[in-house]
Amino acid sequence: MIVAAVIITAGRVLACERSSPPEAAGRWEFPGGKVEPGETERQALARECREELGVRVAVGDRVGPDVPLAHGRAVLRVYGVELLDGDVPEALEHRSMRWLTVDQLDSVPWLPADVPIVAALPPLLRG
Ligand SMILES: Nc1nc2c([nH]c(=O)n2[C@H]2C[C@H](O)[C@@H](COP(=O)(O)OP(=O)(O)OP(=O)(O)O)O2)c(=O)[nH]1
Repeated sequence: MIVAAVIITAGRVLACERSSPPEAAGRWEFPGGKVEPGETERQALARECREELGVRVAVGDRVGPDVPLAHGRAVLRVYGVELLDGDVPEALEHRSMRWLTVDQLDSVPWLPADVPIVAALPPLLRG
């Protein structure tokens, strides 16, 4: 299971540019990663947000569908995440990041699996 975070602040969603592996570098995604043994999905997502962005978060509700990855050997599951205590994300492991408005959602080359997640965002971004 791969979990990832949709973080929305003031009508913009955080998009992150991968730096590796070479075939995914330059593609955009939501921060997240693999659920490790013994972790819940929400714990894993909070850990990944701390590691990748340096922020504390509260993990909320699911966003979009489960998306099969890697020929069905993994699943991408996305949650809405709220930043705690005014923490501000930094690109600690990504090449860059951007806060996208609803009109900018198609302005970055998303990883293919993220396309159905991105399609679920306009109502959330319009509040
Ligand atoms: N984090 C994340 N991964 C995604 C997204 N969409 C998508 O297809 N993936 C894929 C890319 C990778 O094959 C896999 C997640 O790998 P990762 O490298 O982020 O996970 P990780 O931090 O646990 O990996 P590792 O380097 O510790 O092995 O899921 C997404 O929106 N966010």
